[in-house]
Amino acid sequence: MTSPTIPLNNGIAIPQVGFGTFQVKAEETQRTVEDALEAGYRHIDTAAGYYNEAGVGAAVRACGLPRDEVFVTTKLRNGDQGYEQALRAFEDSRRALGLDVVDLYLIHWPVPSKDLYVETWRAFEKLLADGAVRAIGVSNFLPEHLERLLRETDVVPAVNQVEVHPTFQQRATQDASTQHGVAVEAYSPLGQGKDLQADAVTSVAERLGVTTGQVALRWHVQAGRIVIPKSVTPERIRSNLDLFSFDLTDEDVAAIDALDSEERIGADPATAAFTQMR
Ligand SMILES: NC(=O)C1=CN([C@@H]2O[C@H](COP(=O)(O)OP(=O)(O)OC[C@H]3O[C@@H](n4cnc5c(N)ncnc54)[C@H](OP(=O)(O)O)[C@@H]3O)[C@@H](O)[C@H]2O)C=CC1
Ligand SMILES: O=C[C@H](O)[C@@H](O)[C@@H](O)[C@H](O)C(=O)O
Repeated sequence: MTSPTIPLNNGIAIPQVGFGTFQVKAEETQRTVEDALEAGYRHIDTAAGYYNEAGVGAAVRACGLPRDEVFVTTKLRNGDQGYEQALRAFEDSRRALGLDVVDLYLIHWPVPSKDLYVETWRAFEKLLADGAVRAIGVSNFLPEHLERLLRETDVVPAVNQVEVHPTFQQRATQDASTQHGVAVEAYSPLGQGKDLQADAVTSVAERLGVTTGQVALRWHVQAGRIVIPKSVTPERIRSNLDLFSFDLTDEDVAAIDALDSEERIGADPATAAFTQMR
């Protein structure tokens, strides 16, 4: 089982279902990512701030797959924003991963109070021009952050990786992204497991004979979003990728859409302090 790819705005193909590694312990990362690659994932999401890039890179290098068959994303830590600092931090990530080229590099949070994300983006544009990364994007960008970047810089982000799950759908942020050709990548796509008990999810899972996780992830996939579920449980790792042999009906989708309570799990990007994700 592998995931279909979707084209980003610069033509690079990204597997729609990727594997998340936030809170995967450094010493467990290589094995967990090897399990994910073995199960068929071809897209791994990490970040400098997860302190597990070394394990991700080791798994990608050891798995025996050609390098161009695995899509690797990492992210710039908040404390490394600024032009020169971002370029240095990128080299640290590249070294930790042990990979020559990173497929997608993201600004992890806008941190508007520091006002460095435009300058940081200029460094990202250089990395792209130099061929060190195949695509650049942002994460946790609200419409105002995205719109400022679009006004003041040259390269349109390929991706905006934001919190989206049944109880927190961020429709304004999704719309602002897609309207400008920026792909929406849903993080915490299962609501960290908390959204899976809702009747709208359990009833569909029962009817289709699939897991509640598969229902939530299929809801994202049918809406065209990229998803990066995380699990350290082998059976969940496998089933979270097995999303392409069943469909939700329009009624199923409408019932899950109706679960939006606009309550975040993570920090609010408008106010997240600079100390977040040091
Ligand atoms: N850019 C950003 O700021 C952020 C990015 N991310 C990225 O998104 C990824 C995913 O988000 P994350 O916050 O980890 O949350 P997820 O929504 O992916 O949920 C992960 C949790 O759900 C459990 N789980 C996984 N699959 C199932 C299933 N099928 N049924 C029931 N429970 C399940 C996991 O448990 P177990 O592991 O024990 O199986 C884990 O506790 C991250 O790993 C990271 O890569 C996340 C947060 C912020
Ligand atoms: O990617 C992961 C997220 O950004 C997460 O690391 C942060 O929201 C963190 O919990 C924080 O408090 O800063």
